[in-house]
Amino acid sequence: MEKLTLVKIGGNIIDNETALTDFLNLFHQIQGKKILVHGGGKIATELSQKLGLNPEMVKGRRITDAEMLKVVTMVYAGLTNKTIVAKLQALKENALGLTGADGNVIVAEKRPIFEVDYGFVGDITEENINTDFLRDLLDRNYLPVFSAITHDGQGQLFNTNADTVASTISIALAQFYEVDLIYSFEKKGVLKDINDENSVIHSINELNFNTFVEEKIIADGMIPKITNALQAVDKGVSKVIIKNANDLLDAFAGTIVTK
Ligand SMILES: Nc1ncnc2c1ncn2[C@@H]1O[C@H](COP(=O)(O)OP(=O)(O)O)[C@@H](O)[C@H]1O
Ligand SMILES: CC(=O)N[C@@H](CCC(=O)OP(=O)(O)O)C(=O)O
Repeated sequence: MEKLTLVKIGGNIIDNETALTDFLNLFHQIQGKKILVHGGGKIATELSQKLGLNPEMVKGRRITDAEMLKVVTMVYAGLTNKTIVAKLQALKENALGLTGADGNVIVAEKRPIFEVDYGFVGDITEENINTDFLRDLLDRNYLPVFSAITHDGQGQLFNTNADTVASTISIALAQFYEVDLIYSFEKKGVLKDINDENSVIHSINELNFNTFVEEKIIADGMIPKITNALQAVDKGVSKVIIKNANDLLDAFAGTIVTK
């Protein structure tokens, strides 16, 4: 099977012009078919505070009311996505910015209300990824660049965790390509001690993940990231790695997620 590399880049890198440029230069060097998914949570949090809103995250996901949905759509699908697309175009990559609504590529459902009502947060599954459209783009040498905005097909936009967008697209495409999924962010990997960059946990599986969560070693946005990573390895994605954006091309860096 042909190889496909899907990279997710986190909000703390995108928020930093130099870090973003350095990352994109490395990403440009990855050979073969590739897809980029980006976050932007940090920028959305800062802008929403400036606008007088009260951003709130629960278990790594944003409570998204109607006003917050406007902000995240402007930040993720607008400024962030177009900045990245323009920078990739400058590297002669034929980047094409997408939300789930464009080409009907990702259809979401409102996250069900259990303990928490997340508002306009959309859950997605691999069955609702338009793989025909994506394969067509890849065959035409476009580089799809996804923001974390999806839709329900009835005119409603949703905010979807960017790590979930990355894993769900990877799973959907795993029947057509040998997919490597790389979560790149500002730390060296999943850390045993969040303040010690030399404490990288080299391998995570379901068993030690649950223990690390109980011990509060893994917390916040790292919980949905690893939950998504575990789903990806379980559903046919060849390799899943969580690593520093500077180490993108280093095959030995970071935390590998296994069954
Ligand atoms: N054990 C851990 N190792 C590394 N990061 C962790 C850990 N536990 C919690 N985190 C937090 O998870 C964050 C990454 O998740 P998230 O905020 O969603 O970022 P991203 O934008 O990269 O997806 C890190 O910035 C860190 O603050
Ligand atoms: C529902 C939900 O939580 N959506 C995320 C989407 C952006 C994101 O995931 O950004 P990072 O990868 O930079 O964290 C949010 O609004 O923060």
